[in-house]
Amino acid sequence: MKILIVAATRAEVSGLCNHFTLPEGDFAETKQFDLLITGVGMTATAFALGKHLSAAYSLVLNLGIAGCYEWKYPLGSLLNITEDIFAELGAEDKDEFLTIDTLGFGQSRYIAANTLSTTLVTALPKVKGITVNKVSGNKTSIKATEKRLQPATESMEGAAVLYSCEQMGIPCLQVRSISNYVEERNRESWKIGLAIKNLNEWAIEFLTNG
Ligand SMILES: O=C(O)c1cccc(C(=O)CC[C@H]2O[C@@H](n3cnc4c(=O)[nH]cnc43)[C@H](O)[C@@H]2O)c1
Repeated sequence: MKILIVAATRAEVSGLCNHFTLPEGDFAETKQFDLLITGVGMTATAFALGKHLSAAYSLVLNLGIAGCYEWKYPLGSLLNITEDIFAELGAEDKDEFLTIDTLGFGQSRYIAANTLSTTLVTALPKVKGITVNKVSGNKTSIKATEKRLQPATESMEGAAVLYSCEQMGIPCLQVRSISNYVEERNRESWKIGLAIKNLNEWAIEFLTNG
């Protein structure tokens, strides 16, 4: 069965697209894997997966860049995000946050379930991520998020991918490369090029040698 690679933007998987000479467009098929470019954010991701995810896939590989809350990981580091949380899904109750779970309307935390055991995968640090609608860039809200959820990473799609895979019962692996630290907005310090380069080298190796 095939792997479905899911990325928000084509730029994030540009090296992989060049290496395997994939055609332009948001959905590309090869013998070994398909590539789905969803667009940025949870809604675009869930909609794209709703259209394309099927039992034909044995694994969903979510690739992308991410912000990092833990300064021990250098920019460009690759992380295996094994747990991901819809961070803003719930209700504010003055200074408290009530999760969707507490409200009784759903689930905010999802696990990337898979049985992959190759060195390429096991060598990556396993971390907890959160998924947000807006990139964090305010000191006060960052502190509150750290206190409430202790995340290592932040993306705009991860939990939506894990949610879709859980709904379909399809194994999932989320690998992200750190492009920036989550701090007061400082776009000049982001290392998107380095993060994308490292991510694509890893992905090409994974798809070539497992
Ligand atoms: O500016 C560029 O050259 C560029 C090239 C490729 C991708 C981008 C993006 O901005 C991708 C958006 C993507 O990045 C994730 N991301 C990265 N850092 C964070 C963060 O601190 N908080 C939340 N999300 C982050 C996110 O998943 C977006 O989909 C730019």
